[in-house]
Amino acid sequence: MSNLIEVENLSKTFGHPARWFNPTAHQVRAVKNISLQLAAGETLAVVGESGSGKSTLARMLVGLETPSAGTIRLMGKTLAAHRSAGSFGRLIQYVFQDPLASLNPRKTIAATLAVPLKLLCGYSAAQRKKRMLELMEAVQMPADALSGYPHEFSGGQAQRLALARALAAEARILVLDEPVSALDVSVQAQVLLLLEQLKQQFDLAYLFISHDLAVVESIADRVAVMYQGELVECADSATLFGYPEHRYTQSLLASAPRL
Ligand SMILES: Nc1ncnc2c1ncn2[C@@H]1O[C@H](COP(=O)(O)OP(=O)(O)OP(=O)(O)O)[C@@H](O)[C@H]1O
Repeated sequence: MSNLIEVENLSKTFGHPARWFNPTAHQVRAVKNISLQLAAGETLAVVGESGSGKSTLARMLVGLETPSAGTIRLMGKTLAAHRSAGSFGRLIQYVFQDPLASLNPRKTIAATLAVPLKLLCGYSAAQRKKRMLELMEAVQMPADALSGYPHEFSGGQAQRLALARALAAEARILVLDEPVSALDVSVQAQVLLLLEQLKQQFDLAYLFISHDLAVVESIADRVAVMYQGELVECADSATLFGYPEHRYTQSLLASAPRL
């Protein structure tokens, strides 16, 4: 399998030296020297306690944060440190925990989907309409959802529509940041099933951030464990859950309810 993402020695430090006599004051080393790969067709989960740097890592991959050091290679193209990944545009898309963060509250779903279809894919009005109907079918929503506004939908429906927006850009990689943790358990299961179907249908790879180990065990091919900004362990899912090596991974698994 070829790698879609290759991250080498990636770091992110937030904040500025507060005073000349204490240059490290108010600095947070959110991500420390992380290297990892995401292969085509793979679901790589990133787990770790709150504040371990999961979202910062994900945000750097999609260009929402600029790395302090290290490199990101996305489908063979290198992005140097100190530059944002924004130029990767459509290849990699971020799906937020709160689907309403991906959907403009003042626009209909059709108007929101039209933006990437027009600007990133260059589709004509007729092509856009056809593609929107295909996307609604893919995320199992009725066609008339296109004329609705985000607040008219339930959390699970809104997350389906947020996935349609990510797919409208013809992404190959979705960065899913706690995509089901705001949903009821039964709705979670439906959205996880949909994610599996979309992965096959659109030949996607997922970077799946979650603190819910039961969800991770059910969906991930490999699992990366972060602790205080460092990647302490990365292994295929069965190995990590069956034979965790690092002491932190062992305590994380011991403290979590299992399926
Ligand atoms: N914009 C920012 N400015 C300053 N510090 C930040 C910023 N974003 C994150 N941090 C800090 O970086 C560290 C890592 O945060 P991050 O959100 O990446 O962790 P996380 O593992 O995703 O946590 P959670 O599961 O709670 O979302 C934390 O100490 C956080 O306070």
